[in-house]
Amino acid sequence: MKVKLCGLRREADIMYANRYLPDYAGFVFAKSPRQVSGKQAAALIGKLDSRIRSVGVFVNEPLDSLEETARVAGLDVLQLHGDEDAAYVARAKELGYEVWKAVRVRSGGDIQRAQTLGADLLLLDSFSKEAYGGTGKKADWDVIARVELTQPFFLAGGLNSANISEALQKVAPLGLDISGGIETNGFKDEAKIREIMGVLGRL
Ligand SMILES: O=C(O)c1ccccc1N[C@@H]1O[C@H](COP(=O)(O)O)[C@@H](O)[C@H]1O
Repeated sequence: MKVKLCGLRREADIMYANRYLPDYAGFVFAKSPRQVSGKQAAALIGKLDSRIRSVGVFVNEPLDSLEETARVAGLDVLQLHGDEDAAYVARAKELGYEVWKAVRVRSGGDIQRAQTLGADLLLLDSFSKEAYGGTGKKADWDVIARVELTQPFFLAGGLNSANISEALQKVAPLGLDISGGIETNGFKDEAKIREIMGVLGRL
């Protein structure tokens, strides 16, 4: 099971990542309490263990600024978490990055449509009217389980150490993406990261 820890923004968060070695570390460039700039991300990624791949989270970012931020920060993967279409995904791939497309799942049709966008991987998240992501709200695992997915996907949305085992009984993702579930009072919490990695047998 692959693991992405998302929303890293402090040196302490990088220390935790280097200690527990998730496969991916996520940096949020969209408007969010977790938002970092390209330069801040570059400094953090510079301290990240080289075995961990860096993922940039973007929401409807103009392509030129996507390119600039990805270059400055030194990202490996672009996670598109907004309303980006197939043409946008194609342009992002032309920049030479692996591209993930987030789907805010309301129905099986949302997932089917996302499978036509040409992304390398889908990230299935919960739907919220208030925000594009990072809401801590659980995705509808029953809807996801009913869809025949032909593409690799990560499960996201409100995952924590108490619910990931149930999630994995219902859905069979390639990986899990966790942000709010490893925070206390808005900051990454080492004990929660350790607990999740323990449940996943990664200690
Ligand atoms: O984390 C954010 O603030 C964020 C903002 C805008 C778009 C996506 C964001 N994060 C992504 O949201 C999901 C789920 O997060 P959570 O575990 O429910 O808190 C995850 O894919 C993050 O990468």
